[in-house]
Amino acid sequence: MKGQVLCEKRTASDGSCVAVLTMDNKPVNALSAGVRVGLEKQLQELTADSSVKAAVLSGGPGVFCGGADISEFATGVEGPSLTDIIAAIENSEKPVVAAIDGVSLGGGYEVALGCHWRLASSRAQAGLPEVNLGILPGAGGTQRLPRLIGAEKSVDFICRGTPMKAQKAVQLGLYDQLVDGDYSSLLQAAVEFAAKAAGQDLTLRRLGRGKAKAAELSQKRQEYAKSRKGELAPQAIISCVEAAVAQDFQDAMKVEFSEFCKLMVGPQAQALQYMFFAQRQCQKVPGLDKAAAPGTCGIVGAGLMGSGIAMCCAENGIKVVLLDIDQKNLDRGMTAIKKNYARSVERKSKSQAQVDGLLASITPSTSYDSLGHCDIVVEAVFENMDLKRKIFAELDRVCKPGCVLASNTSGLNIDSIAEATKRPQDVVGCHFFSPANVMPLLENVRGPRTAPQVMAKAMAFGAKLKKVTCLVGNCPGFIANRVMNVSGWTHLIQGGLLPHQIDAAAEAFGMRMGPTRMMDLVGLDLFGRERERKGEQDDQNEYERFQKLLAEEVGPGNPHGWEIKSDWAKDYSKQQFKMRVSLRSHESGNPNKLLRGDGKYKGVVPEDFLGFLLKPELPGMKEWKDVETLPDGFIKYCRVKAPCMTPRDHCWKYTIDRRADGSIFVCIRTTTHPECPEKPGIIRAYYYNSCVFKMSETEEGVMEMTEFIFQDLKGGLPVSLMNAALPKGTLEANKAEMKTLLAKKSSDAQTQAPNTLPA
Ligand SMILES: C[C@H](O)CC(=O)SCCNC(=O)CCNC(=O)[C@H](O)C(C)(C)COP(=O)(O)OP(=O)(O)OC[C@H]1O[C@@H](n2cnc3c(N)ncnc32)[C@H](O)[C@@H]1OP(=O)(O)O
Repeated sequence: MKGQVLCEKRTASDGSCVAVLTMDNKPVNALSAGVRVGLEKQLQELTADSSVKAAVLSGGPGVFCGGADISEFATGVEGPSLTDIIAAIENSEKPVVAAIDGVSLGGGYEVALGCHWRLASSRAQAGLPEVNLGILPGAGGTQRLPRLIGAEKSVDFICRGTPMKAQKAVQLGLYDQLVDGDYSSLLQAAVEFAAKAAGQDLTLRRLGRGKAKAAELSQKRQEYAKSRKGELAPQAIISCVEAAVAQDFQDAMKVEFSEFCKLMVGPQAQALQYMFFAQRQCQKVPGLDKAAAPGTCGIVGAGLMGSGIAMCCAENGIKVVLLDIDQKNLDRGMTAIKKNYARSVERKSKSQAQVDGLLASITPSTSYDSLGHCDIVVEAVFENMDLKRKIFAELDRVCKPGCVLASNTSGLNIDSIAEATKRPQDVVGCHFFSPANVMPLLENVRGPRTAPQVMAKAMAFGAKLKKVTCLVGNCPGFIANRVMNVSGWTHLIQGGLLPHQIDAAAEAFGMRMGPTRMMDLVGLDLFGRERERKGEQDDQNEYERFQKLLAEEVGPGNPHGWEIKSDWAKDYSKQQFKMRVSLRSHESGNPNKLLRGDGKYKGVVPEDFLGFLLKPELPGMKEWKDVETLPDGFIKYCRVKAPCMTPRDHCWKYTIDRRADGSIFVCIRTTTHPECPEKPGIIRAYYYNSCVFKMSETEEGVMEMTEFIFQDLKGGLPVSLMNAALPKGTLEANKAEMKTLLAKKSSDAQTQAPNTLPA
């Protein structure tokens, strides 16, 4: 059984005995069964031991408690329930004071809410982040908090799920008192506090009673339906807080329990909890030793990406040299950074003194020689191989030995870039996502010649920047953009739909940014252009040809494609575009019946996304393999090549299950590109299970998508959520299948769908 609770008796200055109970379950004192059993036992002893007058509950120095043990959710929770333990703390006749150093999150903060007082050090943080796991605070958090700080503030705190630092938390009433100094000062203060509280009437300190003050929450429902689009948990949280206002504690707790259970068994919670562990897993790379994070970072190019990376470094304690050989570009980049920070001061998210410190850590420069002392240099110019190679030759000249030479490319070949230097072992890719100071994902690309210690430093760089850092192989588009590409949106456009219609449907599902807008932002012409330059473009490949067409339509040959493309993004419903693209589709003999089969589109509806994926008669979908059906005719499992990537790249798997309620769960997985993902964690998190969605059958027998979960519900990443239930060994099985597929590559190519685009 994981975890325990230690007990030490201390004597306060008035001579009374106080029990100090310390949760002990490294690294974050999660409330695993051992901790719950320990708490239950210590509370019984507290009641029984008449020599003890009061108790302090702590988690030791640095962390109070990271909440319920999330790994238990999948395996089943055994032992005493957290709700009962919190009730026992609250109902204790002897005062229990929480001494909080470090994070108190989820169930951890709910335990603190059960205590009669909450004392915190300046390092403490309070949070109810369950919403990020697709659930809600299910141990009384949705009930005690509204009774403490009011319903409206509680809804915001719980639905945002963002932890709050100690000082603000005291202002909001989440903690009672801030204690200066380190953990031992906090503990000492808590012991004294508890001793003084002994014998007091604790009735008013118990939050589990009565109702919360009345509040009108319908506005909040709308607000969170918009800001956390598609997510079930925020609405369930609001229902619980409404119950806190309308019902007595015990009845309202029943509502919380019922809402918690509904969420817990749902696909969103399963997917988000899977993602929690997958994100952490993908940062651990077998075979790489731990490396020190760089202290100084050079950045070449002061454009949108360069200035974003500079801010990100500065905010995480890395000194920056921001280089642009064009003084005007450099000034523009620095101005953008200053404006961004000025806004932060306006919004009060940073103080002027903090901003001054951040700006002081960014040194603008126009000379390559100023990069000589940097531990890592990230080149962040636009995607042009010749330019990148020139820059890397220059970096080779000026950078100190051992400096990591990184390219922020979203798809170019790292090995070709490395060739421009005499130290290809020092070259990696660091693919940031725009805006680089906001987006959580970083793809670190290992070239064939990158040395392990260099890769380790790049991973440490990502960790220092607090990014979800994935190690990926060197192949076109790496992982995130490849996932984006196979989402099939080009097929919809070829079918006669307009980009904004596709985005509207995707965004209605909860994607922060629809696939066409996203791809536009990344650069429609990016991958095709480089492959074309190298003579590698596959004219037989429908996807590549269509990318080329789009690039021609929206930003031909424009090196700063961003502006033109963003114009297009704003105005892409224009008739001209529609005509050109549809005309070309018709001319090419595209049957224009991709989705409905009648050639008419009344607007895109969610199931269109599924439609094109699941209809075997569609172009590019001719190669369904290993179809296994359920007795009722639904597909249980099949394997099919991706419709829009080269045959050697992908094969897709669908697992479709019918649930007891009649809904169908579909999990799409792609197998790996032979060169691409490097480890299962990454594949599972970002690539393997592209999306999870739920379909129901309408009365007319039409399949309708009722839920669709993208990872970018939150971050706007061009990747999707994954299914929680990925059986062990799936990866190996798929690799074996991929091998077979590759062996049959040439014969497969002959049976590909005919080209549908004009040359
Ligand atoms: C009934 C209740 O209402 C339900 C709940 O309480 S649900 C849980 C709510 N709590 C949370 O969501 C907090 C989740 N944890 C975190 O945010 C962060 O881990 C943290 C801020 C506590 C610490 O962050 P950081 O120091 O960067 O360490 P991090 O790498 O994230 O975690 C360290 C290890 O603890 C594990 N861990 C963290 N929180 C955990 C939790 N609640 N349960 C199980 N394991 C947890 C991580 O998986 C990781 O394990 P690994 O080393 O094997 O990969």
